[in-house]
Amino acid sequence: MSKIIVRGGQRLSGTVRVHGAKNAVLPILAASVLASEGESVIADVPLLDDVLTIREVIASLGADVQHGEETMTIRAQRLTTYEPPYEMVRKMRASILVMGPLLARTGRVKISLPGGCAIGMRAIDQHLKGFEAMGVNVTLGQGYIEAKVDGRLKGSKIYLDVASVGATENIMMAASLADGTTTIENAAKEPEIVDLANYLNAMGAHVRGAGTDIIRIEGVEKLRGVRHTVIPDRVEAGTYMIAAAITGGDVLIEGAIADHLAPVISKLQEMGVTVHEMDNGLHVIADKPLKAVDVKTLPYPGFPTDMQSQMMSLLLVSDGTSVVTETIFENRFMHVEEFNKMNAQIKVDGRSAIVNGGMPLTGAKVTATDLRAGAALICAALVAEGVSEISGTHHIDRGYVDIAGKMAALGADIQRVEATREAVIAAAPVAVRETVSFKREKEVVRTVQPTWA
Ligand SMILES: CC(=O)N[C@H]1[C@@H](OP(=O)(O)OP(=O)(O)OC[C@H]2O[C@@H](n3ccc(=O)[nH]c3=O)[C@H](O)[C@@H]2O)O[C@H](CO)[C@@H](O)[C@@H]1O
Ligand SMILES: C=C(OP(=O)(O)O)C(=O)O
Repeated sequence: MSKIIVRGGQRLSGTVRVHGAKNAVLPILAASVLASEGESVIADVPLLDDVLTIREVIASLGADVQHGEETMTIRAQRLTTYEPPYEMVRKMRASILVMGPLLARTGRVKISLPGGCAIGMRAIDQHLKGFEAMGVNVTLGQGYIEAKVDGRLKGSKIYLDVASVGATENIMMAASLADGTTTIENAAKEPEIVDLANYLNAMGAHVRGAGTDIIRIEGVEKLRGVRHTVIPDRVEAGTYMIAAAITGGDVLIEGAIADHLAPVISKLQEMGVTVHEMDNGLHVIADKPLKAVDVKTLPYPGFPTDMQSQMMSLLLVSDGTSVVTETIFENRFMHVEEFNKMNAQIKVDGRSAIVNGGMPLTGAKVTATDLRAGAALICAALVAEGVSEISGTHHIDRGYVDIAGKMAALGADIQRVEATREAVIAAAPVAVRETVSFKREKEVVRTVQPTWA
């Protein structure tokens, strides 16, 4: 188990490059198995744990997958199974995104239920409802979903009761090879859905309306592999915007797309942060005291739930009281308890959290309870007095490429400590640990075990 150790108080400045979007690359890699001809070369693939998991999942289906530095090449002419292994599927909820492509290619799928996760129940009824409307027989039992269609999937009209991102993607992928036209009403509109539609269309699909709440997909006989570059990660970009703002910093977030981040930019501007749209990204300057604002998460183009905890970290250092309302996931306030360990004053009342801003934050030992909560704790630690230790880094590794390295390059006093290194810190005499400065402490540790450097 590793930890991220931060000593607060450094102002961030400089340039940070945004990687390809986790939430775009996962469905795109799942969609790559729709191609019965040619090869797909996917560029700007971030090296994340979730990406490694989806790579294993599609390879387990029989696809040939070659992973370059930031590219992935997939040939899926022959699929050898319709049953991705349980051990891989259970690692990541997004594994469910192979359902649509498998049904379209093989007419069958057997996959373990992804289950609820820490941030909420995360039902998949809308995915299944969509497949059933396309002629699929779905049975559930012993923790598995078995789905089968006789012949080709049939185009259908599907109204989603909730504008689910995953259900929209799964149905869009399945419908691309269906017989006839599928209409998804109340479709999700996230930029990652548009990116998936662009990839599918380049493969030969006919997807129209992605990015609006009605998507029409005219099924085609077959799809072929193509080259596609993944969009930049708006949540990673937003996280660095918060990190810049919380430290009173001046940071260029290279690759960030303003349109994808409109609600985040608006809220930061309301708070008193300057955000300039540049040709190559977003320039964030925080040189004024921050004002409290209320925030409510909503489906795109509303404020993203994946930025809620990071935004809350910024509200902790603003003047006044803010109300943060989470409407997407029913259990996405677990970071509140961790923030409160850092001297924050937040009370949860149902789906809202009341944040009493302006309390001086103090370093503490805290745990990342999910991916974005981990990033938010790092943001808070950047301004906390003293040292914070953030554990639960496996969550953070699902969605951030080298967050400690990127923050350090901007001037943060942050390092990742692997278990063995930690054990040495813990074993060091308390007097030594208390008297050396944080930077010196790193040197002491490195002297003890130089191979960690
Ligand atoms: C890999 C990926 O892209 N993950 C993103 C995706 O997750 P994901 O696709 O899982 O999120 P959904 O949009 O499906 O879920 C939104 C809400 O709808 C509910 N729901 C969903 C499907 C369903 O069949 N029935 C149902 O009731 C969920 O429980 C949740 O409360 O969108 C979320 C919402 O923007 C983001 O937080 C995730 O980062
Ligand atoms: C909730 C998230 O991802 P996932 O849907 O993969 O769990 C996220 O990216 O914040």
